[in-house]
Amino acid sequence: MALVAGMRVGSRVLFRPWAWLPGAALGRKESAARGRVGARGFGSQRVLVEPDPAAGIAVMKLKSPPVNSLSLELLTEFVISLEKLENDKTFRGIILTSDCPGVFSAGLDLMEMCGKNPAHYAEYWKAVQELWLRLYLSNLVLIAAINGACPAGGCLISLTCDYRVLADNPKYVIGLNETLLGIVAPFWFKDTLVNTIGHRTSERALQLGILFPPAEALQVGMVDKVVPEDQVQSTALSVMAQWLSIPDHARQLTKNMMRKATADRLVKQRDSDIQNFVGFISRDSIQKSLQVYLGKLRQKKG
Ligand SMILES: CC/C=C\C/C=C\CCC/C=C/CC(=O)SCCNC(=O)CCNC(=O)[C@H](O)C(C)(C)COP(=O)(O)OP(=O)(O)OC[C@H]1O[C@@H](n2cnc3c(N)ncnc32)[C@H](O)[C@@H]1OP(=O)(O)O
Repeated sequence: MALVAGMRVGSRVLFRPWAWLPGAALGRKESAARGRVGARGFGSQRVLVEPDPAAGIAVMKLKSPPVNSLSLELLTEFVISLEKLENDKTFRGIILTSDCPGVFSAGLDLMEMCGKNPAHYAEYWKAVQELWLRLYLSNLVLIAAINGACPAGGCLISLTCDYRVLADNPKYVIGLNETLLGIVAPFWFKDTLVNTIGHRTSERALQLGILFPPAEALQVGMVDKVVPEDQVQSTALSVMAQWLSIPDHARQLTKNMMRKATADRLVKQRDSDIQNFVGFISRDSIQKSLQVYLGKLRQKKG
């Protein structure tokens, strides 16, 4: 069975994020995802969407306490919410932020990558790929309002956005710290970082697993603006206004021109990337490293 849940229409591949959900739910989820968003807002248990149709934007808040780790459920709900906004012509931009105090997202959910079977790892990785592709190639303007710590997969999500505003708090570090866990950021994580901060800075940041505090994140170009915590949202809104002043078609074609080759690299090898992940994460040595890391996270409290 093909692992890629996509359908080709002309030259465009339409991804169906729910295609990997358990069978019975498919029809209902699909029809729900096709509906218009309107002004009332919608959301799910883990993704809150606050639409402002008059402004053509929506604020999307991740709310999977305590740390917005990217569980399969959160990934699924995230993609469905994105799809809804993408399909509604009212919306031209999304501000992506967190509803969990002090954390934007703790990245991939370590529990999804520990002690599970290969089929689970494959399903999980496919969902991670899906979210990245959706975000990276989104036609909407995406602004990350980073109001908390932003390691690994959390950083990756912010890097798919068109602009990043980070709250000025020394605890709000950002970066791809995979090596600190004894794991390796896949090529498309690396490509996303290189496209943002350049090759040499990425090489150092990735090998050392650097989590940059705000001033350094700004200096290396990991974020575009650092502002006091209480100004993150208002800054994101004014940046959004600037981006929306550009005609959509010209901006979208330019974004696609800049990003398509990077996305295509994954699209062309999704299945082998899944197999690589499953093989890598199933290794005893990797499982042990992740368990040790989880243990350290838990010990930190006690
Ligand atoms: C050849 C190669 C081929 C293929 C390779 C393929 C793939 C491998 C690469 C896979 C990529 C992975 C990318 C990732 O995203 S991995 C996740 C990395 N994340 C982190 O390192 C962040 C860890 N968390 C923290 O640093 C802190 O929690 C944080 C700063 C975010 C918040 O700190 P705070 O003090 O507010 O909270 P904590 O007390 O630490 O945490 C609360 C509880 O949440 C649990 N937790 C935290 N993070 C995670 C997580 N990512 N997944 C699951 N659970 C998490 C933490 O353990 C606490 O739990 P309890 O103790 O309350 O049970």
